[in-house]
Amino acid sequence: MLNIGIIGCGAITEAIVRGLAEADRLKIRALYDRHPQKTAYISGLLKDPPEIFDFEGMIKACDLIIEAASQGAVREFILPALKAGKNAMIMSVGALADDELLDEIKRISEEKHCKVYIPSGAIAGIDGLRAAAESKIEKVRITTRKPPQTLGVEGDEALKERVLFEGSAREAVKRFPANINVSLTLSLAGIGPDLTEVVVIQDPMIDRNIHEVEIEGAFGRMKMRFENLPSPSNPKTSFLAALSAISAIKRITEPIEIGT
Ligand SMILES: NC(=O)C1=CN([C@@H]2O[C@H](COP(=O)(O)OP(=O)(O)OC[C@H]3O[C@@H](n4cnc5c(N)ncnc54)[C@H](O)[C@@H]3O)[C@@H](O)[C@H]2O)C=CC1
Ligand SMILES: O=C([O-])CC(=O)C(=O)O
Repeated sequence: MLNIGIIGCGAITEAIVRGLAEADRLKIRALYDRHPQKTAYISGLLKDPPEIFDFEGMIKACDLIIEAASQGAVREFILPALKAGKNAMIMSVGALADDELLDEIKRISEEKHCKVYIPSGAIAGIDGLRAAAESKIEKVRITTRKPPQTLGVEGDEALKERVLFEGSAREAVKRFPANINVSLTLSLAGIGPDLTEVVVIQDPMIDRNIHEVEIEGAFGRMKMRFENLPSPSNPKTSFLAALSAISAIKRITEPIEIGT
């Protein structure tokens, strides 16, 4: 039985809780959010609600700590979880643009024999990118289009299509901490946050989060396009990101592992 604790009770956690309702071999034992009403809401969705709502209790009772909160929560909770010898899953991957934090996570995981899982999130094709990275990669680029409001643009400024950002993944996740975590996932699987190119476009004509990923290297060329429906309670977050977390959790507990 995998005992799970989740930090952050927002859109992704709501989907996780609903998606794992019938899953065997695992149990959501603890939830924590800085807003107790959010914790209460998610807890209320569970048939067998957890009894633990604080991080200390979570660390004691759980084998896997899932961060689905914010970049800050990665340092605040994932480091202590790993120090306590627990496995972890990170959704706010942008936090790992901080080399010092990433090195610390790697060092502690190795020391404590823990594993850190990073789901593919709102995109796919990470398997192909990882394979391609076994040889030379010349280019990884993600072009993301989202409705202006999800990128914090309101009023007249929101009426037209506009490139808001063009630069490295390292800079992109600082500028948009809750919108382009996927660029850091690509960076970790590929050529790093300084060489991974990001373009962010506000597009008033769309109601989906669109990601286009282009990869070129010794293997040839890959092009992928995702037209993701938003999560019902957080339009910034694609529903696919939550589904990816559910699938990654099930993969840990299921006896047969499919795909690389
Ligand atoms: N890896 C990926 O592909 C994707 C990652 N994300 C990221 O995953 C994270 C969760 O996403 P959503 O569920 O949509 O967010 P959300 O905004 O719906 O929910 C986040 C919850 O975490 C809580 N929270 C934030 N910081 C906290 C802290 N330090 N301590 C305790 N509680 C805290 C908030 O109160 C909120 O209830 C976000 O950082 C988001 O940017 C989102 C989409 C795709
Ligand atoms: O959900 C998405 O489409 C992408 C996203 O917000 C992120 O990577 O942070």
